[in-house]
Amino acid sequence: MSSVFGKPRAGNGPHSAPPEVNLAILGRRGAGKSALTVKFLTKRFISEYDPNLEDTYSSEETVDHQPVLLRVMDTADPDTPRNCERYLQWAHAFLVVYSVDSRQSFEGGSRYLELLALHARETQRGFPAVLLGNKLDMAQHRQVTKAEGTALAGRFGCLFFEVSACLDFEHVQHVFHEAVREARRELEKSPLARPLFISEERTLPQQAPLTARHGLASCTFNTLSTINLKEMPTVAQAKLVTVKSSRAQSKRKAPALTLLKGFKIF
Ligand SMILES: Nc1nc2c(ncn2[C@@H]2O[C@H](COP(=O)(O)OP(=O)(O)OP(=O)(O)O)[C@@H](O)[C@H]2O)c(=O)[nH]1
Repeated sequence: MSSVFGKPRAGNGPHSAPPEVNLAILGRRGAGKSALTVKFLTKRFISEYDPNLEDTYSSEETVDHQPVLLRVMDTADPDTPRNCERYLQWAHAFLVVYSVDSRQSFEGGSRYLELLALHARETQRGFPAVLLGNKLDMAQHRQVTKAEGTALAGRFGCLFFEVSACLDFEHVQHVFHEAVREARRELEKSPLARPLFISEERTLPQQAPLTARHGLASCTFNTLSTINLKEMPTVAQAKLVTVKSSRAQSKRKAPALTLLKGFKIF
C-alpha cells in the first residue's frame, strides 16, 4: 500500500523508528474497542466494560525487532465522534473498529474514517489508520461482508483485518503491530507531525460547516497555529479493569484482583 489518506510513504529505516507510538481505538459503542485493547494487553478476553470510561494504557512492545512504547487510548465517544481533538491531536495512528454483526457499527466506522480523512485534509498530514472488523466469532450473524470491509478500507487507503477479541491473541496482536508499523512509516515521512502536544479545547467557528456536513458537528480540527498548547500528561501505569456485575458500575471502583506483567487488573 503506497498511501494513507493521500500522502506518499517513505521507507522504513531501522534507525528512524520512534521510541513511542500513540494509538487511538475508535468506533461505535459496543464494537469491541475495550475487549480488543484488553486482549492485546493481557491476552485475555473480558466480556464486560464500563462504556463511559476512557483510558489510556501503555505497553512496551517489540515490533520488527525494534522496541516501542505503545500507548493505547481506548476511546469512549457517546454515539458519534465527539470532542475528537483529544485523539486527533494525540494519536500517531488509529484503529477504527466495527463489529461484523452490526451494520450500524460498520456505518459508525465509516464515519470515523471520514473524520480522519477530513482532518488529514485540514492539517495536510497523513493519518495512518487500520480498519478492523471485530467479532469474527459471530460470523453466523454477519451483517457486514468481508468484501464490504475491504471496499471501505480501499476507499480510504487503509489496511483492513477481521478478528475476534475472544479468539486467538496472535491475530489481535498482529493488528496492533501493523498499526505501529503504519505510524512509524508516517513518522519517518514527517517527524514534525509527531503530536507531542495536545490542544486545549477550543472550537474554530469557520470549521463547523465542514464537520457538520459529515455529521461531526461537535468535532474541532485546530491547527498548531490557532490553538493554545499544553504538554500532554504522562500516561500512568496501565490499569485494566473489569466490571462483571453491571456495565453501569464504575470500573475503577471494582476490587483489585491480581497483577499481571505490570498491569493491574481490578
Ligand atoms: N462475541 C464477541 N463479543 C465481543 C467481542 N468483542 C467484544 N465483545 C462483546 O461486545 C460487547 C461490547 O464490547 P466492548 O469492548 O465494551 O465494546 P466497546 O467498543 O468498548 O464499547 P463501549 O465501551 O460502549 O464504547 C461486550 O459485551 C463484549 O463482551 C468479540 O470479538 N466477540
